[in-house]
Parts: sequence; structure tokens; C-alpha cells
Amino acid sequence: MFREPQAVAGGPAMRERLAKTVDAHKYTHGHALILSGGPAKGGAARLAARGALRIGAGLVTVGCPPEALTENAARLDAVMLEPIADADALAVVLEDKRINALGLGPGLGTGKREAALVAGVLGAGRASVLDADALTILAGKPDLLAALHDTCVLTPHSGEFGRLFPDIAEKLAAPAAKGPAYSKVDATREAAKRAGCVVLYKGPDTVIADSDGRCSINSAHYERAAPWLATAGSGDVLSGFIAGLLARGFAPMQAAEIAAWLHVECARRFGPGLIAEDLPEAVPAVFRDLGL
Ligand SMILES: NC(=O)C1=CN([C@@H]2O[C@H](COP(=O)(O)OP(=O)(O)OC[C@H]3O[C@@H](n4cnc5c(N)ncnc54)[C@H](OP(=O)(O)O)[C@@H]3O)[C@@H](O)[C@H]2O)[C@@H](O)CC1
Ligand SMILES: Nc1ncnc2c1ncn2[C@@H]1O[C@H](COP(=O)(O)OP(=O)(O)O)[C@@H](O)[C@H]1O
Repeated sequence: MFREPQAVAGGPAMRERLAKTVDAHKYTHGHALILSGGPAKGGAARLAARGALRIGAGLVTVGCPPEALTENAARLDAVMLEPIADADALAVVLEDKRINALGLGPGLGTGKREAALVAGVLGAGRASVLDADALTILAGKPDLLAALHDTCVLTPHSGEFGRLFPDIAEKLAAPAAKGPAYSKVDATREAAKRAGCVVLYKGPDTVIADSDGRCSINSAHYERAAPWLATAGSGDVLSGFIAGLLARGFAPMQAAEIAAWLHVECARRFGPGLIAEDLPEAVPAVFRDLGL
């Protein structure tokens, strides 16, 4: 089935779901945990965390190596902090079942600690968004790829997509010898089926597919053009938006579609000169425009 995402994102049903109920408390809106890399590598995870909080997760925690606590503490206020040295420490933190959405990859690093964290996150079976370095870790690791489940969302740019699904990327790059060309829609759908989870393949046309073949395009063209999104860290914020919506209880496909739509809306609302930090700060104006 093929649908325009705008039919989902931006519509009355989305507005109703995004609005917060009057008598709720913060835990009603979920708790997202964003895992961070080490000292001087925390910017990307902080951007994601800010995105998750602005999109409406009730609580957001950054989990970082103990040696990065001081740096993060100096940069975070509403976002909470937890030292997470390794996968064992992650397992202890995840004993809190109220942590209902996980995000990892931005600025994470690709070493042994980080690979163990990816395994720990996948083993926890909770709604998770895997981006950036988490995707690089997954690439070529059949055991980790097999651990992906239907509440995961993968958010590759084309470099990461090529690392994760080299054969699919090759088909996409090949010129059509006859008939219609193998498209980004075909590629994303095939990747989602193989991964067994939602794949959001980024770009000016962001294609989002789930493993059942459901697919949508979030286009940033014509009146929705947002070329300012091509700036360092904007994808990190997108992964935070998705984590925040997962924490709020949106299904993975819906979280990915709505996050991608809001991401472009935030860029359009802010306009030229946008840097990644501006995206979470544009959320309140976009929400107001939606009548929330
Ligand atoms: N403020 C911060 O702290 C920020 C921290 N960040 C963190 O940095 C880490 C590295 O992330 P990364 O994405 O920059 O690097 P990497 O995984 O090496 O892939 C890049 C290579 O892939 C290729 N490529 C092909 N298509 C592409 C496309 N559409 N978009 C982009 N690349 C594309 C291209 O190769 P080329 O095609 O040029 O040969 C390119 O050289 C990661 O942890 C991330 O979270 C950043 O988010 C920035 C803000
Ligand atoms: N020309 C463009 N028009 C609209 N959106 C774009 C354009 N180029 C990139 N984007 C969006 O910007 C984000 C970039 O993410 P990514 O490549 O992961 O960067 P980073 O790793 O620096 O955060 C993605 O959401 C992508 O869809």
C-alpha cells in the first residue's frame, strides 16, 4: 500500500495524538533514554535529547560514559543524566520499565563498548531508534541485524544505507536497462522487509517503510523545500524526534512519519540560516500553528 505521509502527518488525527491531555503527568508521556559517546563527542546525543524533549516526551535522559558526565552536566538542565559505562550498566538502568524508548547512534562511536550497547538495546526489546554510528555498528554484523525487531526504527542517510544494505544500494545505483527503474521506494521497502523493522531513508525525499510493505514519502520539495536541513546535526535531531514520539506511545511507523514531517515543518518555520540547534526550538511554533 502506498500513501502520502501528509495524509497521516499534519492531519487531525496527528494533531489529536500530539496534544497533551489536561490531567496527565510527565510519566504519562514516556521516558526516552538517549545514549551518548565520550567526552567531546556528546553534542549529537544532546541535540537528539533536546529534540525528544521538545517533541513532548515527558522525561529524557542522556546516558553517557562516566568520564563525560561533567561535560554533559554543564550543557543539560531539563534533560537528565545517567552514567552508563557499559552494557551491564545499561541493563541496570533499564530495570526502570518506565524508560519506554531508546535512541542511540549520534556521536556514539563505533568501538567495543558501543557495539555492546547496541546489542544491549536490541536485547531489551523496547521501542528504539538506531541512527548514525549505531547503523555503522550494525553493518555487516548478522547477529545484531537478526536482533532487530518490529519496534525498531533505522534512520540511515545514503552513506549509512549503503553500508547496511550494500546489495540493495547497488541495485538502486544501477541504471535501469529496461522498464521502470528500481527506486528509493523499492530500496527502502526491501531494506525494511529484510531488517524486520521500520527504515527511514533520509534525504530531500525521505522514504519510510515498514516490514509489511507499507511505505510513504516525506518530500521536502516545491513549497515544502527545506535545503537548510542539509546541516550538521539535523539528522541527530530527527532521531531524537522519533525517540520522543516513541516514548509518547506512537507506533514506530507513525513516529517516523510524523517526526520526518515535523522536521521539515520546523526547518520551514525557522527558514534560512537554520542550524541543528534551531530545530527543537522551532517545535513550539509549529505546534502552535497546528493548533495544539
Ligand atoms: N554536532 C555533532 O556533534 C555532530 C556529530 N555527528 C556525528 O558524527 C558521526 C559521523 O557521522 P557522519 O554521518 O558525518 O559520518 P559517516 O558515518 O562517516 O558517514 C559520512 C560519509 O558517508 C557518505 N555519505 C553518502 N551519502 C551521504 C549523505 N546523504 N549524508 C552524509 N554522508 C553521506 C559520505 O562519503 P562520500 O559519499 O563523501 O564518500 C560521508 O563522508 C556520527 O556519530 C554523527 O552522529 C554528525 O551528525 C554531525 C554533527
Ligand atoms: N536538501 C535537503 N532538503 C531537505 N532535507 C534534507 C536535505 N538534505 C538533507 N536533508 C535532511 O537533513 C537530515 C540530515 O541528516 P544526516 O545526514 O543524518 O546528518 P547529521 O548526521 O549531520 O545529523 C536528514 O533528515 C535529511 O533528510
